[in-house]
Amino acid sequence: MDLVNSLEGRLLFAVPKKGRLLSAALNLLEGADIQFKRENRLDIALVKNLPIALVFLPAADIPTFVGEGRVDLGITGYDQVQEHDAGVRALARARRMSNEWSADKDSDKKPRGCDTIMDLGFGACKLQVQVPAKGEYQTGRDLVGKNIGTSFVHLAAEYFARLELEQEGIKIDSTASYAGRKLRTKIIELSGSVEAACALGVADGIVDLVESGETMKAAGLKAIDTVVETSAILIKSKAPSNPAMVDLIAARINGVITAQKYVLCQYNVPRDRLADATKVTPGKRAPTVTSLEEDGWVAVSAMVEKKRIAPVMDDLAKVGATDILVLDIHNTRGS
Ligand SMILES: Nc1ncnc2c1ncn2[C@@H]1O[C@H](COP(=O)(O)OP(=O)(O)OP(=O)(O)O)[C@@H](O)[C@H]1O
Ligand SMILES: O=P(O)(O)OC[C@H]1O[C@H](OP(=O)(O)OP(=O)(O)O)[C@H](O)[C@@H]1O
Repeated sequence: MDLVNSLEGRLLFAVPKKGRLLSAALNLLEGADIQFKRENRLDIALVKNLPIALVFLPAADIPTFVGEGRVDLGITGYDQVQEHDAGVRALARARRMSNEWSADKDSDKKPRGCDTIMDLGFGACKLQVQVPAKGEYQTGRDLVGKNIGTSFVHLAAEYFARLELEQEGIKIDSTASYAGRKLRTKIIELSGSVEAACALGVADGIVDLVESGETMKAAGLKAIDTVVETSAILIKSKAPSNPAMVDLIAARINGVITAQKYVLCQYNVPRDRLADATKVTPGKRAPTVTSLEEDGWVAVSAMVEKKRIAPVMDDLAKVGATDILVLDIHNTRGS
């Protein structure tokens, strides 16, 4: 099959090809009924039931492909988008400094960058500054002028540029002004296993992702500051090839996420306690109330956030609700 030619007319959707975001991203695609078969070792898969092609890329590269408008939609970490944007700021500054760039000369007039459509509710972690737990460093400022190991070189550089400027008594509000500055702090680019850098004497501190904190603890490190809080997001290019298809995919994915986040709570309650009960379960928009065959009673159903369901059931019982049922929601639309 001539794969490249069969991409014609298809919306391109980038998905992480490996790593922490892969399985949750694939679950989302399944929930959104995006059907595909990925051939062994091929990073492009045609979707069978929609005019879409999936492109499997490293999470770190997805903001570049989407930002340059080569791919219409993408799933990646917010941290990766921030790192990409910081890289673009640094490059712009370097070009301004060397006078080799002017907006007119270099721009192909295409809008650049990506827009966030929605948070996907998985892949939550923090990009943190970490130092040896038993060492002398207590704050980010203590690391100014030292060696820092990281895969997030541009975000780390902006973080230390801000601290260096503050130490010099210069306070600047815009991140663009930190980007691409010459630093006293040495940022060492590492592509993985960053936590090993301190123990092996490559770095005095690191900037890396922390979720449970297990990796950090095992490496004898502690966090002293947070650079970015992140989770997986759905992004789109500034000028997608098929905006209606982008909206359709976004609506389907939103339906799956909402279904994962909420349960449906149903119960019976005496009509004179209805006001108290619906205060407990106001629903997403409003609860559905139907009358029961038995006089003086109504049945209520309302969506409730999964994480709140146990106390909600306790409170419903307290206001006199009975036959309280909790049902999983398989999918939703328009919510
Ligand atoms: N421990 C974690 N918990 C939750 N999300 C994470 C975690 N580590 C990474 N992520 C998210 O997943 C994204 C991809 O990280 P991951 O380490 O899986 O990348 P990768 O593509 O396998 O790259 P690498 O080869 O550098 O490990 C990160 O940018 C972040 O948004
Ligand atoms: O706080 P924790 O739950 O321990 O997770 C944090 C670790 O997860 C990520 O790495 P990953 O395991 O994906 O491998 P990598 O080091 O090769 O990127 C991240 O870079 C940390 O090392």
